[in-house]
Amino acid sequence: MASALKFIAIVPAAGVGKRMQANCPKQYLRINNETILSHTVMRLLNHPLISQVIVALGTDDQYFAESQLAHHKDIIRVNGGSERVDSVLNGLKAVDRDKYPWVLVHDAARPCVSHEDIDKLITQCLSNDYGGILATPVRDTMKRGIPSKENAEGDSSIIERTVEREQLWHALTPQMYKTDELTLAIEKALENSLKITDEASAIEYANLPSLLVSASSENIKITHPNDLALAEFYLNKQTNNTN
Ligand SMILES: Nc1ccn([C@@H]2O[C@H](COP(=O)(O)OP(=O)(O)OP(=O)(O)O)[C@@H](O)[C@H]2O)c(=O)n1
Ligand SMILES: C[C@](O)(CO)[C@H](O)COP(=O)(O)O
Repeated sequence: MASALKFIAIVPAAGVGKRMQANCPKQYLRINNETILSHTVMRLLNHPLISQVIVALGTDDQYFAESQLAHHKDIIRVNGGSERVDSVLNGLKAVDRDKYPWVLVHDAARPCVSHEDIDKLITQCLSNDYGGILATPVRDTMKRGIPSKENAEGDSSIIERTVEREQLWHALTPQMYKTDELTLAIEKALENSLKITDEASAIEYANLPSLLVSASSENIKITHPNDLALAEFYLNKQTNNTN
């Protein structure tokens, strides 16, 4: 795809990775001797249309300074916040709006995103002139559960009902929006104490349109311990496919 535009990406990377149960924040776990953060950031910077990456890091992050990323001319470091949305907002405040009218926000914990899917997202957002997200349709029958007293100590529930899965999607990242629109939408959502777990939630709250761009389910978010081996499998598969 040809585009005179260049893009900036914001990578929220200030989480602690509680669900990963590791001895360091999950973005600093290694696959093939590279940190997950490095895989993700370099995957973005190696895309021909992405010229800079803003990483939002924990204020007590003790890993980044020692990494090669710290010396990269196209990586800007900002402080993360208490929630992912706060980290993203701090990143947005560091964007040069004249240079970057659009921004892509991508989880540090998603190193397997493909350039093909990033191309699809950019192409479809530019041609519609509004933002959107990479997403993958759900494949299983979906249930809504209710906690059950009998299973209170366990992690199971009782089925309340089946949820219609037609047009039900897993939201992935990157999520791409006009920089000013996304900034205002997030600020408005936070002013109204809305729980925001992705950029699209704020855009929806602002009654702005969003695309769902169908993407590979390989773009997993490393969240639980068994996700690490799966991410390594996908990264190695992608490397073999490009060699
Ligand atoms: N205050 C926060 C919380 C999360 N993130 C980032 O948002 C992304 C997605 O969040 P998640 O997968 O939930 O990461 P963690 O919050 O680290 O995981 P957990 O909820 O298990 O602690 C991650 O790259 C994480 O580093 C962030 O920048 N700032
Ligand atoms: C942004 C995201 O990855 C889209 O699915 C997801 O909302 C992040 O949620 P988390 O709880 O911060 O992992």
